[in-house]
Amino acid sequence: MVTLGENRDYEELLHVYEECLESKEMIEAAFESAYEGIIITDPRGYVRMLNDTYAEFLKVKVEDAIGRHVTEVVENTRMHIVAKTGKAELARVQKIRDGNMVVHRIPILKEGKVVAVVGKVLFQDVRELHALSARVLQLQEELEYYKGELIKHLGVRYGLEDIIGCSPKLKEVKAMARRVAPSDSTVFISGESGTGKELFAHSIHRMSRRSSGPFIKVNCAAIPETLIESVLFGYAEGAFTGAAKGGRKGKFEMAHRGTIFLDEIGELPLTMQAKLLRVLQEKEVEPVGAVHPVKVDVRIVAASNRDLRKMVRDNRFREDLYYRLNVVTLSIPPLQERPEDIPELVGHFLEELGREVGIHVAGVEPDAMEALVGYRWPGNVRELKNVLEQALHLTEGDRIRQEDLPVHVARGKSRVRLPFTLKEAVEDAEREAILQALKVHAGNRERAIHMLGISRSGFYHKVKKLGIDL
Ligand SMILES: Nc1ncnc2c1ncn2[C@@H]1O[C@H](COP(=O)(O)OP(=O)(O)OP(=O)(O)O)[C@@H](O)[C@H]1O
Repeated sequence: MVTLGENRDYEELLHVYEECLESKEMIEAAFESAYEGIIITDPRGYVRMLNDTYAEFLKVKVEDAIGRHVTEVVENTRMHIVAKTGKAELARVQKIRDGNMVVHRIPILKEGKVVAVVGKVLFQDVRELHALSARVLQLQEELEYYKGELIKHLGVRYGLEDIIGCSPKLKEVKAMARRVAPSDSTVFISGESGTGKELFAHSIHRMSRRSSGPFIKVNCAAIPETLIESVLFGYAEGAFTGAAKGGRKGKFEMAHRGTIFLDEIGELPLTMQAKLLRVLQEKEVEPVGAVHPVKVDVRIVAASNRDLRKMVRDNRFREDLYYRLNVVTLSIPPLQERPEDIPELVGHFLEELGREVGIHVAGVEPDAMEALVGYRWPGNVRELKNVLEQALHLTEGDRIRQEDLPVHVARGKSRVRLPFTLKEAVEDAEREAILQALKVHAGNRERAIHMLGISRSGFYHKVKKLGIDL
C-alpha cells in the first residue's frame, strides 16, 4: 500500500525527471544544430557525444563513433591527453584528412577532477581562419581610413600638441585652454593675425566632450554681408528666388552637438550681432523664411584680432554680445613677445615644409637665426612659416643662410640678398599701400577697401598673405 507521503515524493520525482528530460532534449537540439563540430569524451577518452556537423566532416556515423576511443575516431586528436592534463588547449591547429583545422579542447572539471572533455572545431580549414584574419585586417584599415575621413569632415585637424612653443606665455595659454575645454563655456580667443587662434579653437573642440561632434568654422569676414544670415542660420524652402529645394541648413545647425568657430567675429555687421545674441540667449536659430525656430545645441568659440573693447566704445560692436562672448578669454601673445619660441617653430616648419615641398635642409645658419629671432613678425607665426618656405626654395646649401631670407627680415644685417625679387618688391609695395589706406581712414577697413579699389575678400586675402596686423 502506498502512503500519502510516498505518493507526494513520487510526484516530485516525476516532475524532476520530466524537467531533466526537457533540458536534455534542449541541449541535444542545440548540440545538433550547432554550426561548429562538437565532440565530448569521458575522462578516459571514450566518445560520449558527437554532433552531425563533426560526424559529416569526419565521414563517420554518429552511432558508430559513440563508445569508441577518440583516437580511433579522430586523427591526431589530443582529447585523451587533455583529459589527463586538465589543461585547455585553445585555437590549436590539427591535421585531419590532409587539411589543417583549428580546434579548442576544453576539460570540464567538477570538484577539481576532469569529468569530460569537449572538443570544438572552430574552422574546418585553417585557410578559413587566415581569410577571416585578412578580412579583419582589411576592415581595420577601412575603419582607420573612415576615421580619418570623419575627422576631416568634422573639420578638426589640430590638437594642443600641434601648437609649438615652450615660452611661459604660450604655456600659460595652453594650460588655460586645457582647463576650459571640457566645459560648455563660450570661449573668446584674441590675438593678432597669424598667432594660432584657429589652432587653439580646434584644440578646445578636440579636448571637449563634443569632440565626436562636428567642428564648423565660419569666417565672418569672408562672407558677403547679404549672405551672412542665411549662411549662419540657413533658410527655408522658397525663402527667396533661387533658394534650394527643401531649404538649406545653416552653419549653426550643422554644428549641432559640436562646436561652431566664429572667426573674425569683429567683422560681423551690427544687425547680425543682434541675431547672434538671440541665438546665444535662446539656444535656437531662425532660418530665413522659416515659420518656427530650430533648437540647437552648440558650443561657441569666437576669435578676433581686433580690439573688441575699443569697437564697443566706438559703437561698432554690441556691448551685450561682447559680454556674452567674453565668458572665458584666451589671449594669445604676438610672436614678438615670445621670441624664445622662434627656434623651435623654425625647426618644426623646416621639417613640415620639407615633407610638403620635398626640399630638406639640416637647419639655419646662426646669423640667419639671429635675424629671424630679432625680426618684428607683424604677421606672426603665419609670416614666419611663409618666410621659411620662400627661403627653402632659394637656399643652395643644406642650411638656410641669411641671404636666403627676404630683405625686410634680414634688413639691418650685413649681408642682404640683393637685388631682391620682383615678387617681393610688389608685395612690399602692396603692404605699404594697404597700410597707408588704413592709416588715411583711421583703421576703417570698409573705406580703405573702397579706396584701394579691391574686393572685400581680396583685401582680407592680401592682408593674410602679406602678414599685415590689422
Ligand atoms: N604655435 C604654433 N605652432 C605651430 N604652428 C602655428 C602656431 N601658431 C600658428 N601656427 C601656424 O600659423 C598659421 C596661422 O595660424 P592660425 O590660422 O591658427 O592663426 P590665426 O590667429 O587664426 O590667424 P587669423 O587671425 O589670420 O585667422 C597656420 O599655418 C598655423 O598652423
